[in-house]
Amino acid sequence: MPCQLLPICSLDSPGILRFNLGASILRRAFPFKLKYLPFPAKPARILRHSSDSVGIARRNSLRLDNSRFPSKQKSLVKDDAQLGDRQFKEMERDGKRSSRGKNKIALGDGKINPKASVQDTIFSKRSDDSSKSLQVISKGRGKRTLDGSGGRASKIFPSKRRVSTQLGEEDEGEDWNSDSHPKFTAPSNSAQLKKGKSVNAVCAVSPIISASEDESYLSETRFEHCSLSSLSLKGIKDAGYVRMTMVQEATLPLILQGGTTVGKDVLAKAKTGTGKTVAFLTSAFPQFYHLQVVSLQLPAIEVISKLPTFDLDRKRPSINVLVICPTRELALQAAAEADKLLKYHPSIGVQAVIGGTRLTQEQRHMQANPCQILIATPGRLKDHIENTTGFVSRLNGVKILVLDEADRLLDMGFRKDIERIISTVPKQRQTLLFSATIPNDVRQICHISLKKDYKFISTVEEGSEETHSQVKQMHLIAPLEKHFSILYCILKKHISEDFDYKVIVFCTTAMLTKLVADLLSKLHLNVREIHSRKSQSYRTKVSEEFRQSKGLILVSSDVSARGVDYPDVTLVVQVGLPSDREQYVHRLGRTGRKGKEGKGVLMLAPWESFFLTTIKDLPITEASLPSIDPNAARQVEQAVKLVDMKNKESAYQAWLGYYNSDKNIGRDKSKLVELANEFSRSLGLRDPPAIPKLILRKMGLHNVPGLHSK
Ligand SMILES: Nc1ncnc2c1ncn2[C@@H]1O[C@H](COP(=O)(O)OP(=O)(O)OP(=O)(O)O)[C@@H](O)[C@H]1O
Repeated sequence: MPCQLLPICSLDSPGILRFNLGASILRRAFPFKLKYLPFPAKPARILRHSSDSVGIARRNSLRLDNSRFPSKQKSLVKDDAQLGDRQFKEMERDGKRSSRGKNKIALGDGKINPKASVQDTIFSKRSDDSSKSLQVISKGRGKRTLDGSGGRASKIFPSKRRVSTQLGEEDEGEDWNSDSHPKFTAPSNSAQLKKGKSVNAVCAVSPIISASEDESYLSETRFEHCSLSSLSLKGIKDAGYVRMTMVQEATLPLILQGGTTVGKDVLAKAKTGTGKTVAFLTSAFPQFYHLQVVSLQLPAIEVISKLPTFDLDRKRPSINVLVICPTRELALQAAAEADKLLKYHPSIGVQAVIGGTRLTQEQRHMQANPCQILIATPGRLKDHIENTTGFVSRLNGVKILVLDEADRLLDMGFRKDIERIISTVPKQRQTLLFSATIPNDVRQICHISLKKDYKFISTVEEGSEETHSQVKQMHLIAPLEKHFSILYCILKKHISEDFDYKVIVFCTTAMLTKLVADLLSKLHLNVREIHSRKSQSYRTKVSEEFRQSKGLILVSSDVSARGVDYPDVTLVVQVGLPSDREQYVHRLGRTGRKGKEGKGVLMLAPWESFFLTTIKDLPITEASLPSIDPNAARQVEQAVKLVDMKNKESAYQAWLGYYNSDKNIGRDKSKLVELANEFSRSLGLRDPPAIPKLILRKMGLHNVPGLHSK
């Protein structure tokens, strides 16, 4: 074995991993021989499509055939980014700030109860039957199920049901397969090996441990123990879910207590990637019993169909379950999950309505395919409330309102829209708020959506962190001018260590995301980008591709920070200041899902290090600064030169806007401009780019020396 090719493992890496890493490299070099070696064959780079996970894409005829060959995939479309107001909107969306206090872990009747244990309170009001299941739960954490499935998602069946979302026609102009786009070229195996070798010694980031899975996120309770209909149970089983996750076990019995009447409101907190989506979707099932009865009462339907034309609106079923998600990707994902679970409820329709698509098209679609479950982003939902005929009367039927990522939705950025939406749904409803982070200020204002006697359920044990212990967290403080080289180093090292790497690099704004993606692809890394400046069809394609791929880096703004369930992400890198503690936790939560291992690196400049105090309770350790290989530094310098000037200008302006809105950094304007100009130098620019006067005025920077205006 050519040991000089093996990556240098950090001291805390178990010996066995060194073998695996070596094996991974050997597999690349000698794939034909490896079948004789006593370790499993290399997993496919592109995971086989599960029919359901691509349900939406399939319905919208988004062909992802070339995603089977990510390294050869073509570059995507031109960004439609324009400077000016849209940039402010992006910053508002992606760079929202809020000052929040530390979380308390609590549970009870809407009051913080630091002493009560989760299970005590959850099950205290249960019937005898439920307390039996409590005993099982308390004993059985982390054990395997009798059938050995361990509750893991296994086979997923194709669904013939309909989740619908419409992609705008204006988006169809992007040709995913067009030859006119420049190609991404992945490094050849041997080249990659060589480059991998060159960065081994310089990066302090230890290797990722291959995908072992901890089952502590699963409870011992099986779905069949819950009072769900046999059809719902069949759907759950087909989705591959056998045992409930801890949050499902904690919330479902409580939420379902109401049966077909209005049940308790619930505010639930559980760590990222632990099955909150299934928890709130399954809670909606009693609504389906009701709907099934209606659909069987054919005479009633007959009567409705004979109503005069002015009454035809009533033919559209009311929306019974309304789920609101902060991002489009998340809404699409929740709709796909609902579709999967409702496989055996053919009369129940699910539809996603999201921004970035044509409203009229969505309206037509809603009319043609009425749904009882609507999953929406707030802005688009408000558009429908204001512009779609009959929509408000359909919302009169809402029995369950779910706010997924509740703290984000109740944050100032969305608060007004949410209040407007809440005012259109009936007061007599059940409201469910779910998130991995519920800061105190959100607890203070959640009464705008919850009834007074709501239950707070937290599966994050008192005194434990909101992040997963199997995710190794590190931070790295380095001068801005070194950030690109260090990022390159970290990525190269990670790629060399883990053949099945799947990395998300989070950047502070959309334009910085674009710049970093551009830079990394010029460095021949296999990169995709996703942010709000991209069209929705592009975002959906990239998101789906990343979900199914391995050996890919997704450079993302905060559109992917919350909720998005990309399986097997091996590393999350956060470049620059996260907007707040919660955003740090959610971004990190894209790795280490479902008990898997993962790693997170937070890269800050020295003047951003104050952020570390907001996460000081998390197990984050300092990584030593890598000494940058001169060759890598040269490559980065060359690549920076190749990045389009327009791109650099937009990134500079976005940078200024983002940090200007940070209350720590934006307070001292002269210092801010100094730092911005340091950033501009890191882009290889001698003079900082000029910014339109109007924008400078909007930022309150029009008279600050050191800025160029145009
Ligand atoms: N009972 C279950 N058994 C096995 N897997 C499950 C179960 N419930 C959900 N999952 C899977 O767990 C993964 C994570 O679920 P989900 O995305 O709902 O997590 P989450 O808690 O909402 O995360 P986030 O806080 O990031 O939004 C998904 O792939 C989902 O299919």
